[in-house]
This record gives sequence, structure tokens and C-alpha cells, in this order.
Amino acid sequence: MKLHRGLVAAVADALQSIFVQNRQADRVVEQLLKSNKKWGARDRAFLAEHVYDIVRWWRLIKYVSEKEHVSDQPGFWEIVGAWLIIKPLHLQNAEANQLPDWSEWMYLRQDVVLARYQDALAIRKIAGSVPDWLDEVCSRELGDAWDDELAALNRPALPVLRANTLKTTRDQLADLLGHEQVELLPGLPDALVLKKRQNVQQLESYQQGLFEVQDAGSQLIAPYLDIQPGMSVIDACAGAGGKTLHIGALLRQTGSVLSMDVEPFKLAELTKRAARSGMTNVETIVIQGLDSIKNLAGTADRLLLDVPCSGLGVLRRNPDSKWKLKPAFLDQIRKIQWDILSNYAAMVKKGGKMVYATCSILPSESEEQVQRFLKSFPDEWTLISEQRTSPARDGFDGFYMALMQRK
Ligand SMILES: C[S@@+](CC[C@H](N)C(=O)[O-])C[C@H]1O[C@@H](n2cnc3c(N)ncnc32)[C@H](O)[C@@H]1O
Repeated sequence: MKLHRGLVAAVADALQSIFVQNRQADRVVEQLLKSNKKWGARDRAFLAEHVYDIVRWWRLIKYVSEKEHVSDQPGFWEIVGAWLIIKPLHLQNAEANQLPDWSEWMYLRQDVVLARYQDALAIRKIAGSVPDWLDEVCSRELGDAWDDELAALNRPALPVLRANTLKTTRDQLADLLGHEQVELLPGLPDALVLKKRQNVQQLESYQQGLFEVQDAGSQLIAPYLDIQPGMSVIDACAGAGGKTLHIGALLRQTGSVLSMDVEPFKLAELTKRAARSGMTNVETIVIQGLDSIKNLAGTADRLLLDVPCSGLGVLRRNPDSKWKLKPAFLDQIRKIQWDILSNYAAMVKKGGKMVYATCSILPSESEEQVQRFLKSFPDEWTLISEQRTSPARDGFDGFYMALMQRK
């Protein structure tokens, strides 16, 4: 594809917004696409793909362009140029681009970039493009499995849809979207994978609430609660409601769902999404300290704790979090997870069940928290089962879930 100066400049500007102004990659791309309505489909795809690829391979590209130690303004044009040079070697089936003779690339030496690329391949944290501290933490916690997980987390994920069974079935949805566009996923009764990336949220079927975009790993969590009709379910870290909506579909308008969070704006979004999905048995509560939890002691048949976490299981979708996460945040978030698990469990009735879930590949946020909980409350709680999805093994995002029962 012939390179257009305007598009390359837009990629460089987007990187500046992400790395200098610290903005979220998906927001930056969305805004750029919205404000450049004249770009055709190929241009739009070029911009989105190149921004995400460069964010994903940021450390590797800085290394090959000899900017490894420039943290502030590394020269975004040269970064884009270096990526265009190594991309055909680094990604399968990537189109090669002839770099035009533009002044911004005057000092970019193709031979140096290619030689440094070969050197980089021998150093995991550079070839796999992760910060030193993250490579150390993951390698310590996962051992040899980290190599494969890292490789899988660096592959972009295709969008997975969940048919909203309050309004349709998976087969009807596949008919509507076109069978050539989608694939089924064995073991996930409501899931469809889109064969090609596209903005499905613009489709009328989405506006009508016939489906949600939800990764396959995430679609395993609500069913893990073992929900029966008529139950009262609390989703205590409900956010904008991805799992609340799935719980609603499993309850089939029987029973009730109480969705809680500390962020009112997320619950407001949840309420809108629930209305679109046709779910009528949901209420929301903004958590204001532990009193909100104590008031609900012993009221839930089922409790979902989809706790805040590092998000290291979903790096395929949010590659910029590799650069935004900090070690101190990990310590802080583990403490919050423990506070939630040890305090919120009291909302479950005797004999009721709870799922503790994370989208992290780290045992310290997942298995180890659950083990600590079971050791701290041996007379009250028992583990029924636990499960992990692995980006390397399953091709899903990396989720963890543990099902526990109150004695
Ligand atoms: C992993 S996200 C939840 C995603 C959501 N369940 C979904 O499926 O879309 C974790 C949520 O926990 C919320 N949170 C953070 N601290 C909390 C706390 N102390 N109690 C309850 N929720 C909390 C965050 O605001 C965030 O929405």
C-alpha cells in the first residue's frame, strides 16, 4: 500500500497523545476516526491497526530505532518508520511498505534498524515488548509458562459476541450477521467470533440489544455461578454491567439482580445497557463504605466478585496498559481485592455460592487470594472448583474464577 503522509502523521499524532498526554489508546483512535469522516475503509483500518501495533510493540520499536532510553519525546515519526521497516519480518502476512523519501525519515537507517531487530529477538523483554518489572513479576509467578502467555498476549484478539438470549438465540444471530462472517465457539452456547474485525456497535442489531461484545473467557464467568431461576444475585463489582447482563440472561427475567460498584458513572451505563438488553429485574447501588455491604448481610443466593485487577489477562485488547501499569498499583490492587473478598462474602446466605473472578494471569491476584480466604474462614467457606482460561492454551483472554460455597 502506498503510504500517505497525512495518515502517517495521524498515527504519529495518536502516539503522541497516548504516550505524552497519557490518553487511552482506544479513545484516541475512536476520536481520530470520528473527526476524519472522509477517510475510506482502508485508511481507517491503516490508522487503527498501526496505532495498536505500535503501542503493542512499543519497547521493541524503540529499541530497533535506538530510542530505548528516550522516554519523553522519542520522535514519533521515526518510531512509525522503524515499525514499517520491521513489520513484514515481525508479523505474519504483513504487507511491506516502501518508505518514501520524506524529510522526517532522513536519519532513519534501514540497515541499523534491521540489525538491531535481529539482536532484539534474543532478549525476551524486548522481543516480547514488556517493561523489565513486568517481565520479572510474570516470570516469577508463571515460570516457563510466561514465554507462551506473553506471545499469546501480543496477538490481537478477534471480537467475540454473546447473543442476548432474552431477545434472540445464537443461531438466529448468526443468520442475521451472515454465517460467512462468524464462527461458533465449542463449549460456549451463546458465543460467536467475528472472522474480521469490524465496528459492530454501529449495527442495528446491536442497538436493538440482540448481542453484547464479550470475550469468550468472560462468558464463562456468569454460568460459573450456577444460577437457578428465581434466585437473588448480587454482582458486587458490576462496572458497566458486562456480567450483570449475562446473569440477567441466565435468570430469564425471574429472581433479581443487584448490581453494585463504587463508580456511579459505570452503574449509569449499566442501567442504559440493561434497558437495551430487555432486562427488567436489575437494581443498582453505589457502594458508600462498608455499611452498604453490611446492610445486605446474608441476602444473596449468589454473589459475583469480579474484582478490580491488573488486567494482565486482557493485554491483547488493551496493549497500552503494559506501559501504564506500575508495580505499586499491583500491590495496591491486591489489597483492594483482599478487602473486597474478605468483607463482601458476608452478603451470601448460608448454603449460597460466590464466584471470585479476575482478568489477570497472576496467581497472586487469583488463586493465592482464594487460598488465603479459605484459610482465614475455614468454618464458613469451602471451595467447589476453580478454573483458568489461558490466552496461550485456549486463545481466550486470561480469566480466573473460583466457585465457593458458604457452609
Ligand atoms: C473488573 S471490573 C468489573 C467489570 C464488570 N463486572 C463487567 O463485567 O463489565 C471491576 C470493577 O470493580 C469496581 N470497584 C473498584 N473498587 C471497588 C470496591 N471497593 N467495591 C466494589 N467495586 C469496586 C471498579 O469500579 C470496576 O468497575
